[in-house]
Amino acid sequence: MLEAIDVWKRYDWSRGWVLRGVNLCAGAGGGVLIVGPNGSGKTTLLRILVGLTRPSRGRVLVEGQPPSLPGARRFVGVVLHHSLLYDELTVRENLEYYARLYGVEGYEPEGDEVVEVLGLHRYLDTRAGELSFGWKKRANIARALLHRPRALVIDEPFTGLDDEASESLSSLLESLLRRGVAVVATSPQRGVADALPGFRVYRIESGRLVPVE
Ligand SMILES: Nc1ncnc2c1ncn2[C@@H]1O[C@H](COP(=O)(O)OP(=O)(O)OP(=O)(O)O)[C@@H](O)[C@H]1O
Repeated sequence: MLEAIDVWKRYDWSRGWVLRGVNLCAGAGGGVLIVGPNGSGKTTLLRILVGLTRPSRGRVLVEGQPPSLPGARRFVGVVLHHSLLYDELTVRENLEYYARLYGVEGYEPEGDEVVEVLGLHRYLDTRAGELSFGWKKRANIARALLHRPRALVIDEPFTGLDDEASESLSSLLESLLRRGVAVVATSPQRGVADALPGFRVYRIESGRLVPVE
């Protein structure tokens, strides 16, 4: 479960609030989609949710713990805009590296369902630095899910993916919800909600979350 409790954020005193009293809860199997225009604070909220940015006020809890605790990070898979893959390593080496980092025993990319669903098999032996944007994104999604986190936080899941990959990702996210994983996603485009049935949709308006019916 991911919770934001009365979260406020401003980056510096000379500028206004980016977030103003955001409350959000994504429980087991709950999907939340946050939509809003560029610069409205979506990424800021996600970064706060996973402990990469400090809120100015309020707090967040990951499975009931502050996200800064090392144990809490293990519960969450994170896909933000920048890649967390090592460009010099192949996709396989990257995935195996992260599996070791997370203490996942017996991990094999060939047996990884996410690798399969996203069609990454054919790129397992390609260096991450040689991948196109969309393929690198798919590899980052596999990287974020290989330790079977209880929650996935994903910024603009469909940006840069082709139609086929978007459909695969959409089914993958649905199946994560069915398995009890909490998913928080964002998009600058409200139409993305159509690809995410079962997600509660909010828009960010002046730093506040407003439910979209
Ligand atoms: N590290 C930072 N330092 C200062 N200001 C920041 C920082 N990160 C974001 N901001 C500001 O906070 C506001 C919200 O940015 P954020 O990236 O969260 O929006 P967003 O909705 O994710 O935008 P986009 O759709 O373009 O990705 C913007 O005004 C941005 O300039």
